[in-house]
Amino acid sequence: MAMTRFERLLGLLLRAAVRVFLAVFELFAPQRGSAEQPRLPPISSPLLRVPAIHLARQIRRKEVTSVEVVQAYIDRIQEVNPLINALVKDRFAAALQEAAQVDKLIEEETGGEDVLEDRLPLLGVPVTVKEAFALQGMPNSTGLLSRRTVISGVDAPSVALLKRAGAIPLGVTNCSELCMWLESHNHLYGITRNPYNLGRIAGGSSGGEGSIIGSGASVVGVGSDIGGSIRIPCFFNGIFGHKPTSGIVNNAGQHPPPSGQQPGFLCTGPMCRYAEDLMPMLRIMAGPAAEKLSLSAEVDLRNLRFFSVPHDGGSPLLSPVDPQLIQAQKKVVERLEADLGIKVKEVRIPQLKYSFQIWGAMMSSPGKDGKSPTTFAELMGGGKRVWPAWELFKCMLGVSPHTVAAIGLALVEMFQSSQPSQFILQQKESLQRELEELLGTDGVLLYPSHPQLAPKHHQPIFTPFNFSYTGIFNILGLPVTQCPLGLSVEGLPLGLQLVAGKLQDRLPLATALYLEKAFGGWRDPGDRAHTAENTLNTPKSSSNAT
Ligand SMILES: CCCCCCCC/C=C\CCCCCCCC(N)=O
Repeated sequence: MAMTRFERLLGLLLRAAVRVFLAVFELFAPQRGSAEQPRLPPISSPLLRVPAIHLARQIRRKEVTSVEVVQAYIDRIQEVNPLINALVKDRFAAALQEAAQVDKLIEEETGGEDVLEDRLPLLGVPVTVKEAFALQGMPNSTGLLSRRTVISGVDAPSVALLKRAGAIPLGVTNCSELCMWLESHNHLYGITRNPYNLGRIAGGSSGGEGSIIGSGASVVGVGSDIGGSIRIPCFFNGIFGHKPTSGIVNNAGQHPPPSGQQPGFLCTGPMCRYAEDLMPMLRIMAGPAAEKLSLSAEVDLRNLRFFSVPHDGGSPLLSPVDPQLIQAQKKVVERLEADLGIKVKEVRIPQLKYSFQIWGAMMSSPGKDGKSPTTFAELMGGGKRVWPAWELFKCMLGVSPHTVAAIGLALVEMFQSSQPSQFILQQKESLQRELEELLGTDGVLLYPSHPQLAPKHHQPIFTPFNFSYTGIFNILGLPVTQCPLGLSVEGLPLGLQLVAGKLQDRLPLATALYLEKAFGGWRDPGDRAHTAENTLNTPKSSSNAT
């Protein structure tokens, strides 16, 4: 399915227009580059370098107390949060009290370590939660000024399961307005910054989680993803994230609630600094549904079939994939082939070029009951539709309660048809068939997490469609793990998506564990040695150079 001349011309024109906009943006951007940005201090406490499941074991064995672990995380949050603005409401006093109760319980437990591990696998371990989820006693505004007084009375089911496993929430983290943008910015809490470069975005919509975990101030967290909101911030902040197979983790208790066909696309999942924590987090968050995933079945990577797709085939709406990301993906292919003695097959999937159109069409389609999804303008108005043009006018005067991105989305929505074109539906069906056949029960696909490295603040306004690299897998319902792959020349995280067939979540999770060993996984953003190391062997980005 080669591109027509018209599509090629359209692509050239669009890219030229984006370049002009970006050049103007560069001139006026408040952040002039990494040299002027303050940097995060390096991590000093060794407790902050331990995966959650090992922390839990050390706490159970009384090698460390839960109070010590929780205090170490509180100290780190207090050190970095003024720089990154990721945690928007804390519950430190309650967390320390809960940690003291955990230490007492362990002191008094007579059944032995195994009993505690079975019943309370995360006992005493701190977690953070995206503010869009209900966490009892914490705000649940999803960045909407009009919801600033909403306080959760109960926990969302996924949060309740983590608490029941013994985890101790430290507070809630920032997100984009109504969870529908690539940057975590709203007029209630402000803008969240990237720990690797404060002038760059932390991603969205779970950007507060990405940034707090990436900066070493949380070890595991809860995110949600309907277009990439777990994977994009995990990629930009150099951590691991898993979007489970659709329907596995309960999505209830988050705002906004999905409508139309969206419940089938929204996924709740774990965001983690260490690959080892992904599977236990998923097992806990999925509850009884985890059984469908056979997570305990052993995975031998040598028996898997790997495929590599280097880009989406050239949609004119999206940025080309950054050369450093292409090179990182090639290195993964080389390592897999050398270490496992397998052949990774490079494939081209032409339908991926229509990822944005497919995502947009499916997100606005009516549900099985024939009802159309709630419009974004209605969600912005808390049930009463806002008028986007009026909000835009207010925004120009600096008096709108909404962000430019949210207003832009509401404007675009006005021109979107609720009847998707037959051509796009056919592309979706054939893509679904092709990928399911390709991946079966033993295939893993390598695909870029995003075409660009973490952009400067507000830049996604010029490149809004780039999220389609992640969004397409929400529509297809496939499990995807975002895996960090070290840092770029500029010191920004590199990464990759690992995609598998439905219910085969254990395959990308096992591959992420291997890649963490091979490529070093998460890096401390305060440790400058990493950047120097990377400068020696990686070409500079074309699209993101500062
Ligand atoms: C200010 C310009 C706005 C232009 C809007 C162009 C349309 C782009 C459409 C959708 C962007 C949605 C981004 C979704 C990011 C992740 C969402 C999620 N919760 O998973």
